[in-house]
Amino acid sequence: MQKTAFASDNTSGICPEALESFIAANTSNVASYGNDEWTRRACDAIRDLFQTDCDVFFVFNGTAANSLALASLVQSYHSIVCHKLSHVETDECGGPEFFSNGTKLLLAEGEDGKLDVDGIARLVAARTDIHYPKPRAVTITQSTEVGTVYALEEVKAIGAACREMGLAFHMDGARFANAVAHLGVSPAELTWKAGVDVLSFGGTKMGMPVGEAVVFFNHQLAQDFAYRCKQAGQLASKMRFLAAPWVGMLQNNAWLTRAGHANAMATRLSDALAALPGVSLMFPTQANAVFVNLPAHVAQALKDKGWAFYSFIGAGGARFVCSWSTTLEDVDALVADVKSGL
Ligand SMILES: Cc1ncc(COP(=O)(O)O)c(C=O)c1O
Ligand SMILES: C[C@H](O)[C@H](N)C(=O)O
Repeated sequence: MQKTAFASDNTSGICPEALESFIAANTSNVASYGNDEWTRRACDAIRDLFQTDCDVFFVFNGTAANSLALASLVQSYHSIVCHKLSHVETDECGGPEFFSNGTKLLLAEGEDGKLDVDGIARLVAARTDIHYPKPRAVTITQSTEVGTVYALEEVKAIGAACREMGLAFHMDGARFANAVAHLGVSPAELTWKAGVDVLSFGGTKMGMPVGEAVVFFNHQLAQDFAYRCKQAGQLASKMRFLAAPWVGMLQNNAWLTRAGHANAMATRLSDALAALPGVSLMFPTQANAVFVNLPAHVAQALKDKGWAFYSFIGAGGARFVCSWSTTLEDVDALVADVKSGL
């Protein structure tokens, strides 16, 4: 029983479809820095998935994907609207500010970890004088840091508001697959057709060994992005090994099937925990993360038994994250240990 199973989806191993492609890419010598067949295939697979001729770049992790994507949307004298619980604010060690040479993050409230149009508009209108960094972009996380999902209509409304206010629109899709699995809409509908300019498309949490895709739906914003990646140390010389798992995950729809499994395990866990006395859900469980308020002695007892989980995200609750590799036995073992601690 792996007691790290629920600490994060990034504690999972490599899912079979990703590993199979990774190994298949391990042939003899091929061109480096993305000039190989696997990288071409992966980029084409992403273009097919989104049904548009988007620009695709692979980087090592989500912090780089977000920081560099955001830096490509703004100048140093601009600001970026994000949720106060967003990863770009709480867990990227100032990456977005650093890589944009000083752009300011403007923190907005919002129910269930989500931005809304009114909150964005209030922040954008709050200061329009020369002494304050001009708002130039909005970033949302889909699915969010607290396991909720923006409805398609919510994304469209934010996209329309961004266009009206002259703001670029970024989506942190570290768990984009989980959002698509929950909503049952197409990737195209949930991104560029809703007004998203650039997506950080998470591969790591999906089941890949490493790697995220930065997907530009706005060609103009993608100009020179390759240089930004190189300067940031994000241009892999053996790019084929970042790219090949994408081929494996996107063919036969494994990316979505695996995300659907993670969501189903989270729902099972959420339902079981919510039924226990003294345990309450902090947010609706809509993707692959469950946030609960646990009695302090129960949380401590879990830690004493070796369970690893975060308690600093989402207003201090206990977070349990499911992944492609979460099993029914994992869920039932955690629930049993929570129950025995009550
Ligand atoms: C919402 C969100 N965005 C981005 C990331 C990327 O983080 P990392 O740099 O750890 O890959 C994470 C990490 O888990 C995350 O939860
Ligand atoms: C919180 C940590 O930074 C990581 N993004 C995770 O979700 O586990």
